[in-house]
Amino acid sequence: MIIAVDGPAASGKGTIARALAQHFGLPHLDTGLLYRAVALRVMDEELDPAREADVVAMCDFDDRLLADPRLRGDDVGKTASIVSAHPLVRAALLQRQRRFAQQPGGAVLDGRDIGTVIAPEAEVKLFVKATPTIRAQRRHAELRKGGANVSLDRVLADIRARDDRDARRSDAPMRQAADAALLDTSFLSIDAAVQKAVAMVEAAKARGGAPASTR
Ligand SMILES: Nc1ncnc2c1ncn2[C@@H]1O[C@H](COP(=O)(O)OP(=O)(O)O)[C@@H](O)[C@H]1O
Ligand SMILES: Nc1ccn([C@@H]2O[C@H](COP(=O)(O)OP(=O)(O)O)[C@@H](O)[C@H]2O)c(=O)n1
Repeated sequence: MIIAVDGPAASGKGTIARALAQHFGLPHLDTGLLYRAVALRVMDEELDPAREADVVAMCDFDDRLLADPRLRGDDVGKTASIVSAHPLVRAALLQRQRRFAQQPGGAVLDGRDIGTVIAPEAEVKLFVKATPTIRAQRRHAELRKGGANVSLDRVLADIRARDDRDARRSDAPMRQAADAALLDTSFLSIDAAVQKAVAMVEAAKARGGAPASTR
């Protein structure tokens, strides 16, 4: 079973995807880390993230980079959303994600285009959302916990800018797949959101297809 979990920054999709992977005994890939890894390399090499050809040359990297704690940084997320708009960058990372999705036994992947581009065949598709203000509060708390000194206003502005870039790019824009169920976590605790997601997957499995939208 392939479970596709998409949604904007700090909506809770990673938390839900990890919990689903554990619950259903499936491997999990946070595809945002791939774009973050490319972004980190671009930053380390002091390249211009707007120059597609230079960024493409950074797309072949070792899996060990995915464990680098610097990938979680705010600036890396911002640069990731710039490099991810380049079609050649998306193409360079496509097969890696497809291979992961299509491994025997299934997998859980979270990102922006899993249900639409990476695994349109997924049996279960969730689109996780929350209001920009609530997402900014979550990301702000996370960044502060990690020692970053950044204001809530700045995090909210960054989240809005990233939403905009991710939704407007021409190649694989962030959007809810037609057959994806919507899960709004704005007013749900982590436990409640995870419980709801598990129930949605169970319902989809019972029906043998993608779940109907619930709120
Ligand atoms: N339903 C929720 N309620 C409160 N905090 C949440 C909820 N879901 C996730 N979080 C917290 O918000 C932050 C971002 O969650 P994460 O799952 O990493 O989001 P995403 O993968 O969509 O960027 C994390 O610190 C996480 O613990
Ligand atoms: N499948 C994906 C995953 C991430 N991305 C890009 O990578 C950036 C970082 O993704 P992420 O999932 O790590 O970001 P957060 O949602 O955790 O903040 C996003 O803003 C997107 O621009 C993408 O284009 N496609």
